[in-house]
Amino acid sequence: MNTTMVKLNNQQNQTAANAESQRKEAVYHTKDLNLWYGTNHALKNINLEINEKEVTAIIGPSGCGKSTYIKTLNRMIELVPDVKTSGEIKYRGRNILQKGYGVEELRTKVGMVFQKPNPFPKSIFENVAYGPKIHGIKDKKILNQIVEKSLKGAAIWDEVKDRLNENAFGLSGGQQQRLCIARCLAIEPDVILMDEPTSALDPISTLKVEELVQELKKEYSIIIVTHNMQQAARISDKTAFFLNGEVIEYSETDQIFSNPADQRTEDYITGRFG
Ligand SMILES: Nc1ncnc2c1ncn2[C@@H]1O[C@H](COP(=O)(O)OP(=O)(O)OP(=O)(O)O)[C@@H](O)[C@H]1O
Repeated sequence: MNTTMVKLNNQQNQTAANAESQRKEAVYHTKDLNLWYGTNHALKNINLEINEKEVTAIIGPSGCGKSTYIKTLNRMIELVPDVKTSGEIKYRGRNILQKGYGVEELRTKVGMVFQKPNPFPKSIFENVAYGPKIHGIKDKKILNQIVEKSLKGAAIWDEVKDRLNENAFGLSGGQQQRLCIARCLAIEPDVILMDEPTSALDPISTLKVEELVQELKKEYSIIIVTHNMQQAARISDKTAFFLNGEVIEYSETDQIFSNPADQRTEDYITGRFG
């Protein structure tokens, strides 16, 4: 296939996935997004529509812009000095990159789970109650309810219900990650961003987090960066393949893994590079 045909195919493919998305409610609509770290052009003309109540996987080789992209979705990217962006990211219809958009409000709607579990050096209870307390909830009974509901939602309640006052660092890595997911649920987010959430976990903890993601998508929109292609194939509805800061292909996950439109996607998912 020559370059023009590949480009056309990519456009058709992105358009097809975006058209499919239009039938559902979009949670994010990224339009012509470009991002530079100084002079490094890290994201190039990203156009992606992401649906609510689905799992969207972002895959691609190291350094292709996956983490950068999901960090734009809650504007965490602003913490890096000398970052410039152009284009639009609409969250629920409003451009979050526009001056005056309230980032605090955005972060109450968009939670994030990182590669390494990062509980606070506090009790299990306080880890989960922290966000609601910051948002002004002081009533102990309500806090108890939120903590129980969030820990149940993150499928860790049974393992910790008798040790809520113990330090979170006493939990295993997999439990700490589910605690971090519970901490995220406690603020009742709309979207959960996950940046390689299982890469530091053993296979059994990984499976638990994957099962949890499947459960959570009934209520939340989940965007997950993963290096693990089997994981993307197992748990996501749509997959975006990034390469050198571009979206090469964005489609239904089944389509991407069974019949990719672009040779580069095929090469990546069959392990020829990356
Ligand atoms: N804080 C930063 N400052 C400057 N450049 C950065 C920064 N973070 C990332 N980059 C650059 O932006 C590009 C994309 O990086 P990014 O971390 O988004 O890729 P990635 O696909 O998530 O990689 P990995 O899979 O290795 O985590 C790379 O060229 C990287 O060197």
